Amino acid sequence: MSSVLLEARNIQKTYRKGLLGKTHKILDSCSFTLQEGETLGLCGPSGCGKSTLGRLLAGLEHPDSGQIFFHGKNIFTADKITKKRIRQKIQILFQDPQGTFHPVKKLGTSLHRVVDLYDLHLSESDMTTILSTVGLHPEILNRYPQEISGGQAQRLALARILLLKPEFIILDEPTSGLDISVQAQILHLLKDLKKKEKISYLFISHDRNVLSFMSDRIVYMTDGKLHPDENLMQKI
Ligand SMILES: Nc1ncnc2c1ncn2[C@@H]1O[C@H](COP(=O)(O)OP(=O)(O)OP(=O)(O)O)[C@@H](O)[C@H]1O
Repeated sequence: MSSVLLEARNIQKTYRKGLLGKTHKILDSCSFTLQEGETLGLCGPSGCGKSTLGRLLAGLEHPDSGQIFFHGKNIFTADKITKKRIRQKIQILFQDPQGTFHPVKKLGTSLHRVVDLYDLHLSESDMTTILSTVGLHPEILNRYPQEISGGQAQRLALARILLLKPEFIILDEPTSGLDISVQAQILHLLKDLKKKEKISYLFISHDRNVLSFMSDRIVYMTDGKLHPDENLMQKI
């Protein structure tokens, strides 16, 4: 029987346009739960707040109010050690990861940086195994970000996440910038990983076919809230 991995309760998030500009409520009493091993698909019109929700779940930004629980622990108010562990277990994969690698350092440096950040003990053979899981040869670690393709960058960003043994990954339009065959390879890779490693996903996408292929359940965001109603899918 699966159990709840993550719960978001009544999340509110407002942005201000400029220092003195008007406030704009993006998320309004946004709530949902995610089971262990589940993939929740998230769609909704451009600018409705999908990526904002993703960043909040990843702990990159704070909500104005509301709580996010991971294994029952509040991700914002937990003690320092628990927070660091949660930060390790919840990861986010962006649409264009190339910019997340250090521009003038070899890619290996960017990968080893997360290993150091979380004090992980990882041998070279562990690194090779993870790279091979995402279909890459260790030679890529000697290259610079501008020397790899979009598909390779996405695989490498995924490898960097896998080094951390994540339990939950927010996939924010992870294949939108890729051509169709590379897109299919990455989607299959993500599905395989989910099965093997029992990872849960929040999959953000505008693409209905991709969402149906990847998700156990799909929710639609509108007016800052999530709606499970399948009819709303017609609006994508
Ligand atoms: N740091 C910020 N400061 C001010 N406004 C922001 C900030 N980040 C996002 N916004 C605004 O919040 C709204 C929601 O943005 P968000 O990127 O979450 O939407 P989205 O649903 O992911 O859009 P898309 O589907 O186009 O990627 C937008 O109006 C955006 O301009």
